[in-house]
Amino acid sequence: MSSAVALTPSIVARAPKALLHDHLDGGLRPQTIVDLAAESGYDGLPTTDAVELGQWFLDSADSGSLVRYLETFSHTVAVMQTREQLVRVARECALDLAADGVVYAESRFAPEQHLAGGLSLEHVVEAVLEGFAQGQQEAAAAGTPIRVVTLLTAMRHAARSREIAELAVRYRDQGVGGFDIAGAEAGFPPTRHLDAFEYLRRENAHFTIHAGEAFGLPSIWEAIQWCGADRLGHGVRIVDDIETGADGIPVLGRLAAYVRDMRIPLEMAPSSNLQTGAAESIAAHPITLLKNLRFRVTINTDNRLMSGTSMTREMQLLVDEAGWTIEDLRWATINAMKSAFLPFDERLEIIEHVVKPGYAALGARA
Ligand SMILES: O=c1[nH]cnc2c1ncn2[C@@H]1O[C@H](CO)[C@@H](O)[C@H]1O
Ligand SMILES: [Zn+2]
Repeated sequence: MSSAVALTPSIVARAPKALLHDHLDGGLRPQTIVDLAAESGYDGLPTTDAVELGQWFLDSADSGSLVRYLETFSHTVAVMQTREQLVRVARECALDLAADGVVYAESRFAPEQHLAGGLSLEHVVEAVLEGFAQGQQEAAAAGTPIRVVTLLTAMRHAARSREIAELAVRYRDQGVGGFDIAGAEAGFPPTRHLDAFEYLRRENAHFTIHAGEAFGLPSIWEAIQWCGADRLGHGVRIVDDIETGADGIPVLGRLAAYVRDMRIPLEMAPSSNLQTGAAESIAAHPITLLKNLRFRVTINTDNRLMSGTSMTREMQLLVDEAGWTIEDLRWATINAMKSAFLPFDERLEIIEHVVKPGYAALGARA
């Protein structure tokens, strides 16, 4: 269906956005990294010029390998080790997302990576929550209100997932919405962390799992059928279970059918997938096929710094290179809100009072 609305960058910029998959340590402003490195005496940066540093992250993350992509995080994590640093980074994250038109965001990070300065896991979480509270207050005062929820990530190569899951449950009424595992996927299947996932299910808590990014269907299958993930981080390789029949009609295998039937949300991040080699181009990115097949697709940034991106940019790329309409953007935004780790009534409130009126004002058909 073609849309009546011509999607210029200014319209996409104004559209309300919901973001489920954004890493706090993958979204720092280059200037902030430079400042924090100077203040703390971290001398490992490849350059102290903010513009060059932004470009360095982009180039280094563009390797075609998830493992090399992840190496760039050593610099951001290095300058997120004190309470002040964490507050600043979280505050700026909320402000940057709000300025990008994001009205609801889930921001994730791994508390276990922020202990080198002597903070406890609890102190780390509290500093990030404080930064998000400040950022949300300032964004509201500036007329761009945003709701930010924090997800706690455990690193899949490490062995602290049960502890981090307990931390997520402990802070669930103070702004933590759920749990995630991230890091190198090959060799670290989600079932390594079954104990954490079983604990979370017993606690009626929410979690998502990075799966089907650098590794294929077995990882997605384990994440859903063994671990019980509510959502999939990326999940892009689910297309390996979809074949195009002789008549050109896509045929879903049992796992793909299950994911679609159960409305399992896919947290897809097109630019990130190009960098890690999980997809070849925006035009050919599986997100458009999956949208057309009505999977519960959502659009995400993953790491704004490493991909030099924003929600506006990801959406505009899909419009320009894969033919997405404003109705498609509205649909993906409502999908994200329906899939948010937020109580049902609060999700509805944002859908009915923010997302739908926002898209209607831009001329989108309901
Ligand atoms: O796309 C991704 N796939 C897997 N792991 C990731 C991705 N992006 C970031 N991280 C990992 O998650 C940690 C906590 O935020 C980051 O430090 C990074 O190692
Ligand atoms: Zn991610």
